[in-house]
Amino acid sequence: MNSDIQSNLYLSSVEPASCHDVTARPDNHPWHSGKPSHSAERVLQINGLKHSWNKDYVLFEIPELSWFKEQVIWLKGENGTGKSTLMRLMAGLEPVQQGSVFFSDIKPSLFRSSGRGRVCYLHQTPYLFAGTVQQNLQFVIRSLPFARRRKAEQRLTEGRQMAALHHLNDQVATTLSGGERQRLALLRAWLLQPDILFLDEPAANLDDGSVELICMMVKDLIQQGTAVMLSSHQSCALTQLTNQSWLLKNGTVYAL
Ligand SMILES: Nc1ncnc2c1ncn2[C@@H]1O[C@H](COP(=O)(O)OP(=O)(O)OP(=O)(O)O)[C@@H](O)[C@H]1O
Repeated sequence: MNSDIQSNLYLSSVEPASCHDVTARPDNHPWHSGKPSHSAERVLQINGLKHSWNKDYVLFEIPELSWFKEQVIWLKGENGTGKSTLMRLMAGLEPVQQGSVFFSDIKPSLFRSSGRGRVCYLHQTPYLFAGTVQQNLQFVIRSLPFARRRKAEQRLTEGRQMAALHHLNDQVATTLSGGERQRLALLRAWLLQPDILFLDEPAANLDDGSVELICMMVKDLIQQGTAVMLSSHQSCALTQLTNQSWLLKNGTVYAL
């Protein structure tokens, strides 16, 4: 898989381990993560994460932040505050400059080297492989370990209906409309059933009908156990699936 593909559909094979040593933080700290409970399974842990694109300006600095399994997160923030950068860092698509990002006890950078996987990042303008819709879907199914491939194949017909792509099977994927592309990208993720799904502005430029379809697939993934984080500028059906907000502001993250 080349780096372009990885940057839009990133897979790993490592199963995140559960973690129970939750440390309570004072409520007035900007990084306080809301409602940790001692029984909560942690998806991800950030410590001392600092990122700069140039040496004169720190984009953000996050002392400590936890994401727990029961939290479906809406990442908010004004244009340019670093939402995409943060998601890409969490997905292991950007190198960590300072601090750490752990999926429980495993660094995302180790996910990459271990190949096929469990973490998926979808960009707002998803990369589609050359070829038809069907070939795009088959490519993803073939990327799965053998044991999971059969199940994905069984889900294909249902998925195509759910994404309203059943009539576009033989169409060249690069000729799809914006909404159809987004639905195809999400259908690929739906077939993969990742442990963690990052959706970067999934509703951008979509009409209400497409948002509803995407919403249905994301809801289904959440019910199947996928931990989901999405960024979105506006409130929509998708953001209604979330139960925790992280606000990127003044160069740090506030868990609301
Ligand atoms: N690869 C890069 N090299 C240099 N600067 C970058 C790079 N990627 C992003 N930036 C800069 O970092 C800042 C944050 O960008 P990012 O895309 O993460 O913000 P965002 O909150 O997702 O924005 P938007 O809401 O507009 O999508 C911007 O000023 C952007 O120009």
